[in-house]
Amino acid sequence: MSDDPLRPPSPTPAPGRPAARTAAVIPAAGRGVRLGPGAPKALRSLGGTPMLIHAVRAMADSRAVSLVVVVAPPEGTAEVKSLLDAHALPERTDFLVVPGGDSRQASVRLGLDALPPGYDIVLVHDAARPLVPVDTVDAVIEAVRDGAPAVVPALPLADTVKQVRPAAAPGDPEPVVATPDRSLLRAVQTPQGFDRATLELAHATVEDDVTDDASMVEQLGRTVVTVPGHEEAFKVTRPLDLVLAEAVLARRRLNDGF
Ligand SMILES: Nc1ccn([C@@H]2O[C@H](COP(=O)(O)OP(=O)(O)OP(=O)(O)O)[C@@H](O)[C@H]2O)c(=O)n1
Ligand SMILES: C[C@](O)(CO)[C@H](O)COP(=O)(O)O
Repeated sequence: MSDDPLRPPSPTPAPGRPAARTAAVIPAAGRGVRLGPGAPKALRSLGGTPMLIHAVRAMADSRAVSLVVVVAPPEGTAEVKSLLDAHALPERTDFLVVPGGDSRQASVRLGLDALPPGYDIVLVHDAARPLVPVDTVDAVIEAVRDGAPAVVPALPLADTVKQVRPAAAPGDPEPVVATPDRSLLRAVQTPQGFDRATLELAHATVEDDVTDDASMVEQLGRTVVTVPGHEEAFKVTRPLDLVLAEAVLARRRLNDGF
């Protein structure tokens, strides 16, 4: 899978342009409260392998990614290091493990702080999106290489979305105040890709709590662009997502003949 000799190097730099080196930061320090009791979400099994290892492979499968920084649960850094040692991963990729923080944003910042010089493109990818296809990863990198300071994989919405006013009291109905035009809304995924200087500036400047890195870049007034997302890049958040992830993995294994 990861070192398929038939797969062309990906993505290829434009002629005459040296390839910028790309690193991936994987925030994996969340507890997974919405998934229910158990080990930290990134360490839970998906098809017999920790979810984090799937996410690490998804990044390392892109030949453009030469460093993966895993931001681990603070009490789990030793366990994460042993997991990385125990699983077959591409030899061309280097790995670093650092302890995470109290929020996703804090964990990403700690991962960025650990990045050595020499990597000009940074992907930020949730450990909780273990099944993102490599083509999506490569499309994000390609768009950053083409000059976008920030890139997000995005999908149109399948549901109609309502904006509500908070309920007056717990248990009361939430009044609907608007129905935004769905054709202009997108659900965004990871990996999100950045020109490193832009992402570092965003993390050094923006103090608001946000749910993704691209919104910090938006707050700087810089352009964020989309590339097509993929339905298999969904986030494992609730128990039903894990059922779907197991099914997607089983289908892949069947298609790959093992
Ligand atoms: N303090 C935190 C919180 C989240 N994350 C990571 O951010 C990604 C997206 O977060 P989410 O899916 O919300 O994970 P959890 O925070 O673990 O989920 P929950 O809110 O249900 O506890 C995950 O890979 C998670 O490990 C992190 O590195 N550090
Ligand atoms: C970054 C993200 O996965 C993009 O959709 C999402 O915002 C993470 O949100 P969470 O609440 O931390 O799961």
